[in-house]
Amino acid sequence: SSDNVLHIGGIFPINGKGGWQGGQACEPAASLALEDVNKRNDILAGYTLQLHWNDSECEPGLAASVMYNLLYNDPQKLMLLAGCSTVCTTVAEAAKMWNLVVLCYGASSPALSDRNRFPTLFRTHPSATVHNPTRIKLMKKFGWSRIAILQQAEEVFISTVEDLENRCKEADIEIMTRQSFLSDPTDAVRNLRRQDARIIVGLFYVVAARKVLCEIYKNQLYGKQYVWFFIGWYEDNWFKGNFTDDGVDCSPREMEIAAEGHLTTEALMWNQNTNQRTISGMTVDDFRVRLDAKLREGKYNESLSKGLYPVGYQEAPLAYDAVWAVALAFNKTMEKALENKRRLKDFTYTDKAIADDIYSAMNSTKFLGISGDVAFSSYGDRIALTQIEQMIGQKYVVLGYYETTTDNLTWINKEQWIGGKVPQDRTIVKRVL
Ligand SMILES: CC1(C)CO[C@@H](CC(=O)O)CN1
Repeated sequence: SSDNVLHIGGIFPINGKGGWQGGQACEPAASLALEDVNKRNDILAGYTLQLHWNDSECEPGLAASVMYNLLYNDPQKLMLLAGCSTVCTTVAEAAKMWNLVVLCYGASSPALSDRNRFPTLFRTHPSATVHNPTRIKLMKKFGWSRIAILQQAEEVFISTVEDLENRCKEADIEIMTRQSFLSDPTDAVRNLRRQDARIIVGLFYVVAARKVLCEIYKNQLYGKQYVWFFIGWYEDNWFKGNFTDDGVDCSPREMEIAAEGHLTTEALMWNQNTNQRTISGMTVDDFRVRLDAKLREGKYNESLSKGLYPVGYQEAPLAYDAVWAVALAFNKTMEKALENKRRLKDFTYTDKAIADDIYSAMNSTKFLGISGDVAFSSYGDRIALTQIEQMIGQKYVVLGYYETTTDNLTWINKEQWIGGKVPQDRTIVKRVL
C-alpha cells in the first residue's frame, strides 16, 4: 500500500556542459542500490524506498528549482541525494530549512566541510583535501621540506591549497613559492623555473594539466632534479595524443618526456579488495558486471563497447553506497522512532525530532560498501583511503596506499627516480673544507 513507501529526492547531473555530468553513471548505480535494498527483508522490513529524481545539469540554479519541485509536490520526501559541488552547496545550504539531511555522492569541494553553513550535509565523495595528508606523508618519507605549489584559480583548488598550507606549517614544510593561473600557466611555470623550485604540487583540471605539462617541457622542469605531484583522477592516458587545438604546442613525445616520473594521489572510490563481499553481498567485481549491464540497458551500449565509460563511472560506487547509507540510517531511525511511539513515515519538514534522529543515524554510519568502508567525519566528510601512483615508462604504477585516520602508509617500494636517487628539494652546496 502507498503508506508503506519511504520517499527520497535525488538530483543528478546528467546533461549540460559545465562541471561534472557524473549522474550519467551515478543515477544507474543508485537505481541498482534501490533494487538491492528493497529486495532485503532485514532492512526497512515492510517498507519500500522510492527515489524521485531529476536532472540538475550540474547547474545550481536548475538544481534549486528541481529541489523545490521535489519538496513542494507530494509525496513528502525524507532526504535528498545530490551530486556536483556547486549543486550540493546550494541544496545543502537550503535543505536545513526543511530539516532534510542531504547526502552528496559527487562533491569534492573543501568548502562543504562547514557545519555552520551545511549542518545536515553528509558526503560519500571525499573532499579534495583528502590528498593533502598523503602529500605531506610522501614529503616526510622522501625528506622534502621545501616545496612549491602551482594551482589553477578555481575555488576547489584555492581551498585545497589553504588546507595544504596549514598542514605544511604543522609539518615544518616550507612553501617557497605559490604560483597560480587562470587558464594559461606559461608565466606561472616560468616563475617556478626562476625560483629553482624542485618539488612541486600541481592542482588543476585536466585541460590545464596538459598545458602545464607542455610548459614543464619547454622550461625543462623535468628529469632527475624534479618531482611533480599531479591529481590522480584524470583518465589514465590524459596527456597522450595531439592537443594542438587546445593551445598545447608540444609533441606527444615531448609530453611523455615531461610526464615521466610524476607522482599522483587520489581517493579510492572502488574497494581495493575486489573479491571481498560487501554489505549488499556483492563484490566489487559483481558490482562492475551489474553496472555495465545496467548502462548497456540505457544509452551507453555503443560507447561501452568502444571502451568509453560515461562520466561518473569512477564515482558510481559512491552513489550506490549513498543509497545504502540512506536505507541503513532510516532503518536505525525507525527502530528508535518505534521506541518513542513515533513513525519515520510521519516525518514532516517541520519535525525537528525525527530530523535529529535521521541525522544521528547518518552520523554513526559504518558499513563496508562497494567504495570501501563508509563512514563520515564530524563535518560529514567521507573518510577515505588514498592511493599513490607514479608514471613509469608511460604507465601508472601503484606505489602505495595511505589511510589518513590511522597514519598508516602501505608502501610497495616500486618507485623509480630518473637519476637513480631521490631528487633533492634544493641545490645542495657541498662545503669544501
Ligand atoms: C573526482 C571528481 C572528478 C572531482 O569532482 C567531483 C565533482 C564536484 O566536486 O563537483 C566528482 N569527482
